[in-house]
Amino acid sequence: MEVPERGRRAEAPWKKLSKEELENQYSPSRWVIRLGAEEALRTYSQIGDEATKRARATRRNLLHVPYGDGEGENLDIYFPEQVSEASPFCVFFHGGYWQSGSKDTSAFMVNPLTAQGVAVVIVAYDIAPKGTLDQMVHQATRSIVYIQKQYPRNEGIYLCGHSAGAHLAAMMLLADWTKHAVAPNLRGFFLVSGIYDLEPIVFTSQNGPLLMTLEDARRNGPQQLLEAALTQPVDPACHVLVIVGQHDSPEFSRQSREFYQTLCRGGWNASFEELHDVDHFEIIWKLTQDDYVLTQMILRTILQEP
Ligand SMILES: Nc1ccccc1C(=O)C[C@H](N)C(=O)O
Repeated sequence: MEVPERGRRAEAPWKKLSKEELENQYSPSRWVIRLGAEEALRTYSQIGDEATKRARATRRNLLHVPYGDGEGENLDIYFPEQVSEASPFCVFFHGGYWQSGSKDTSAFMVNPLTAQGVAVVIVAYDIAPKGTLDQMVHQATRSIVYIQKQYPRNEGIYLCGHSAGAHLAAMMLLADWTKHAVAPNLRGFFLVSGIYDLEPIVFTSQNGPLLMTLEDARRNGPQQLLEAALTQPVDPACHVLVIVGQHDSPEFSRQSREFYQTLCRGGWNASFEELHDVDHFEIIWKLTQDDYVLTQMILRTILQEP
């Protein structure tokens, strides 16, 4: 495999893996420990579906709000009880390898967060094969610009993403907001079990619907972009939490650690957490619970409690 080296990085460890092992490392459902692979994926959708139904039934909301002209460019907003234009906003990008998942089954954290005064936005984007990586990144950018324009008095916009959604959220660290009419009031990032280097994905079956070339992968790789970036963090107070599950695969774990280290080298206010005893799916579906460690971490950051 002829892939030129970049910057200071030594040979990427994933390049030493066999095709089978690479496939294995990038198949999150093969690493779950309490359920079978199929059952874990089913439970994840089911909990997401139930959480969304509950959120829609119990919280004031605006559903399917367009942030662009495209059919798939819309989002759901869930409000805290005391509706206020000045709430903090937590904007969530769902996972599913950029080819599955939907805003309509991803309102995991809505009830616990809105109960504490945080508005939650769940963003839809055009998954593959309809959308390309470039389009999804552009849609993520526009969804955030929309929230800032609509709620200019917000007390901060916090981005949260899971898996492929953490990739989209991480790309926002590198977005050029000067191309848009407003700069969003970004105060924090919660990057959960994410993928930051897309190159290995090109060599797995996950690339079937994505049709990513190595060039696409590099252009949309926050790891590569951050390594090459000369830009400084816009706001030093903006906190970036990189979070991975104890039972995520070693490759997912390595990606999170390396991205965190690159953030630190770039002067970002970053921290890293490996969450005890959770897998790739539990790590996000447990956000339906008020007392879950990650729910508490997100709330402490947004509410600026020590
Ligand atoms: N549905 C998901 C939702 C979130 C994150 C990953 C997935 C996956 O499907 C991953 C992959 N297809 C797997 O079987 O592990």
